[in-house]
Amino acid sequence: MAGKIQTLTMEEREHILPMMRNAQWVEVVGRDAIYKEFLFKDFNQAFGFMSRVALQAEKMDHHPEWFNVYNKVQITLSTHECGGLSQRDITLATFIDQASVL
Ligand SMILES: C[C@H](O)[C@H](O)[C@H]1CNC2=NC(N)=NC(=O)C2=N1
Repeated sequence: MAGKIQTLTMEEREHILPMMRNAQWVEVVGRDAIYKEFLFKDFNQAFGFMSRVALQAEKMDHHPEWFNVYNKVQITLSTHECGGLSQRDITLATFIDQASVL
């Protein structure tokens, strides 16, 4: 179907996943997804980060699966429409990493 999001090819994964690992993203066991944990000074910093990510997620229409306790934010990325990792996840992960150091 035209425009349907596809999961990353093996060739793309060979290129992209090592870079994600370098940025401390890990592949989720048993699921085609990536995961990363973020720690901030306090809840205020964590929530500010989540707010920035939320606005970007809405802009992209691509949303994280996340859990927050006080200054910790745990994020899992995968594309529900194709049941696995897509370029959208990589794009959002890159934004998330940038937003985490603002
Ligand atoms: C209707 C809406 O456009 C879709 O459900 C979007 C919303 N955000 C999404 N986020 C993620 N992670 N995967 C999706 O497939 C997805 N689809």
